Amino acid sequence: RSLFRPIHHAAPPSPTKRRTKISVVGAGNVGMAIAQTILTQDLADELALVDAKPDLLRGEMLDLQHAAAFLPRTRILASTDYAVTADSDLCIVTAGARQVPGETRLDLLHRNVALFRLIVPPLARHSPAALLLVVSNPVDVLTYIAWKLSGFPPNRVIGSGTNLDSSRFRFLLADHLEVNAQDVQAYMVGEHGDSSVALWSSISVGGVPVLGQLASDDNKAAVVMEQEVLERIRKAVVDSAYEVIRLKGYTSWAIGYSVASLARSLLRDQHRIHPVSLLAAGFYGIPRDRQVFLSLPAQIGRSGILTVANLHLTDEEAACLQRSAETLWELQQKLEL
Ligand SMILES: NC(=O)c1ccc[n+]([C@@H]2O[C@H](COP(=O)([O-])OP(=O)(O)OC[C@H]3O[C@@H](n4cnc5c(N)ncnc54)[C@H](O)[C@@H]3O)[C@@H](O)[C@H]2O)c1
Ligand SMILES: O=C1N[C@](c2ccsc2)(c2cccc(Nc3ccc(F)cc3)n2)CC(O)=C1Sc1ccccc1Cl
Repeated sequence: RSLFRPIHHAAPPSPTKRRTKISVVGAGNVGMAIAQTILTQDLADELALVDAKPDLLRGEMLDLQHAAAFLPRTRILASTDYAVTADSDLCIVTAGARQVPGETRLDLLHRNVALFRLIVPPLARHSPAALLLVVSNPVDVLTYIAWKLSGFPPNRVIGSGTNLDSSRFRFLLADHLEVNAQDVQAYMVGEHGDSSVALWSSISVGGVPVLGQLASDDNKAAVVMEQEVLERIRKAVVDSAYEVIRLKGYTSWAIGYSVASLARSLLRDQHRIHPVSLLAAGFYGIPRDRQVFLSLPAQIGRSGILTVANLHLTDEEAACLQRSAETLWELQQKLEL
């Protein structure tokens, strides 16, 4: 007998209410940080975990299920079989081989392309209408690979790109300016990682542009100082990634929160602007035949990439983007898909 009696013959739950399902492939440091944040922020009705290690997978699933008393009700599933991801609204791919010391990025890329051949086709088959969000590195090329292997339209295949780079940039700027990082708007664009490009003109705090505010035009020394400060902060974005790896061996919390913020904007159709890796051919002087994924500030929502920001780039910024596009294009030519 039920422990609780209905107050009256309640109508069955509406069959049309859309349950939101997120699948996370890769139950490692990044995947579980993302999963934990999805649960805490109540972003899904169902969360499916996939990994190649069955014991790790079951252990992580049970450990998350045991937190149910403290979390919004979410059905948590896990399997090495991709059928568990069926009818997902969003599939987040964090699975990947780790870069081993001395390994070239091309070698790592080849290993991760081989993994993506095993991961992306079943994901796409089980969830043909899903959004794909790639986090695995090298994220820009792997997002291109996921696009090609999925057969999805490019608006539904997104890479986390410079979303993490930009969040570190915002933290460092906020720390320097002694303001809240949520009030700092600043974008890094282009290739994720060492070669990302800081859009100086995009930096504003509470709507006030920073460039020129740290120094007045008629004070050349202050202008030079300002440029030195901003360049130091841009360099610290890269150095901080290496420092975290040196200290704890991986990164998880910042990427977890940054990917969860993308998931919220996508699934709650927020139309918010995020720097994400998207099919950049035709933008900012990148030739239309260069099918490469690079990060640009884009509006995202339930159908994925909605619009791309029409930025006023300096010649140098545009040249950096075009150089990155050529680098990625040449790398992609070396891959047999
Ligand atoms: N884009 C970014 O900003 C960013 C930031 C941090 C990490 N990363 C990347 O995220 C990826 C994951 O990092 P991590 O620290 O979680 O690594 P990890 O080794 O802890 O986790 C990777 C997981 O993938 C699983 N896996 C491997 N092959 C698989 C397959 N065929 N199917 C399903 N699962 C499989 C492994 O079993 C492992 O559990 C790496 O590529 C890393 O470089 C990207
Ligand atoms: O915070 C990180 N951690 C990683 C990491 C996580 C687990 S092991 C390494 C990291 C940290 C430092 C370097 C680095 N290099 C790298 C480049 C290409 C690859 F395919 C794989 C790794 N990767 C993965 C990664 O992309 C990041 S963001 C990042 C990296 C370098 C420069 C700037 C940023 Cl914002």
